[in-house]
Amino acid sequence: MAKPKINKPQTYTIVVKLGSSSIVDEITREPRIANMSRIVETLVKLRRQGHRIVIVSSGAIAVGLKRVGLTSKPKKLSKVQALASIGQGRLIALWDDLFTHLNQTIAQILLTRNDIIDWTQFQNAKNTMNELLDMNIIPIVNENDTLSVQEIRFGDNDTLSAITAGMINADYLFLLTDVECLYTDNPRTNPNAKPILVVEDISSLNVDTSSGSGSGIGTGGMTTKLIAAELAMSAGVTTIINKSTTPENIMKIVKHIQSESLKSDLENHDTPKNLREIHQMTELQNLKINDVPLHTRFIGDSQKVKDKQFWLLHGLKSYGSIIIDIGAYNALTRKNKAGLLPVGVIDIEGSFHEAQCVTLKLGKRDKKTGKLDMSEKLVEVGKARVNYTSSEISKIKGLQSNEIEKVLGYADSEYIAHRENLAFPHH
Ligand SMILES: N[C@@H](CCC(=O)OP(=O)(O)O)C(=O)O
Repeated sequence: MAKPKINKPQTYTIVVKLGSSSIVDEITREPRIANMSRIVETLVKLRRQGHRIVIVSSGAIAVGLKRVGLTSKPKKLSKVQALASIGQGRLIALWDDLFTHLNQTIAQILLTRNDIIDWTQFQNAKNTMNELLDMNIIPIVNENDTLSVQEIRFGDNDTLSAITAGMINADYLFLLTDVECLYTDNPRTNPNAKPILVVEDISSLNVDTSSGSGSGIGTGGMTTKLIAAELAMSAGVTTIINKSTTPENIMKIVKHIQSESLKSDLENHDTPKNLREIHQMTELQNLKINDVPLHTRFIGDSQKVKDKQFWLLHGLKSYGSIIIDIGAYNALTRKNKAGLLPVGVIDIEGSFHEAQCVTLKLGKRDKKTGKLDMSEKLVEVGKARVNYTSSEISKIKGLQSNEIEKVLGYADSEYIAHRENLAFPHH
């Protein structure tokens, strides 16, 4: 007799971000060992169920502060970097101790933007993380604060966690913090503040970002969480805000999201505002009936950007801007997209080298002069990696490609940026 087919439960790639205040007590600066232990227990359980788990852990600077007996973060960058190098070792030792009790191997990955500046390097980082996950190891990521000066900083671990989640095509990113979810207003001061449970378009949000506004020891707050959520959503990663003191919620929330009952009309971007409000209420009832903890869920885009485009948009730092006209914008964003030609460039901002990344802005030409119409607002539309320097582009802007050689004395490419090196978040 044929064996009955048993459906294996679905497994996911889950990135869990923990801020400094989840790891270090804000007053005593001692490690929050009980809290970390509960996180460890939960994540090991999830790992054993077959999920692939990555932690993005802050806390190096906070742990370093305690170690040398300082009470507040110094202003001098080199001092902060020194503290991070003291603290990071102890932080990872702490995680390793706790995970070792449950026989779980971890790995440390310290990143700066410099490490992913090159497409091959970005792919290398992704491959390494995937290799570790295939070996059932939990990678623990942090910014390499000791080496990261302003130019190569991610800046906050909310952003780093979103970039990590996008890089490894994670299913879920949990931003664990000091509030259970987003509210329409500060619930501590406004009793009418309502929880925001499902978000499909961050630009339509009207929230008080002071709830969960960052601790005295970290760098992020609710604003950086929203930026990170938007970034992760563009890569198709569903992002969840929840409390770090209840890590057990992760499993309940993942199960809930997967439940059929949640197939909502909200995922349709045209849903009118009043329907969205009704949906928030229905969702609230849903959570109560199913005994699911409150949380805010940002739905990952079903039309996620491709890996290379994600890297261009979020992995690279922008060194200036190129202002393009509407004709160029349409050509660059159509289905069979073109490369950026000098003729579509109205102007540039800043100074940058060849192969650096710049922001693309949409501007308007003055009808008479053909120059930039300064009365029109510029709109950021995408990013590009350029084939020419800013001074070269300022000489060839508005020209036909066959005129490049006459003006510059050489023509390395007919394009300012090749189509492969262009990315638009909404196309
Ligand atoms: N990388 C730094 C933390 C940076 C950061 O974003 O902190 P937090 O706002 O607590 O997540 C550290 O390990 O101290």
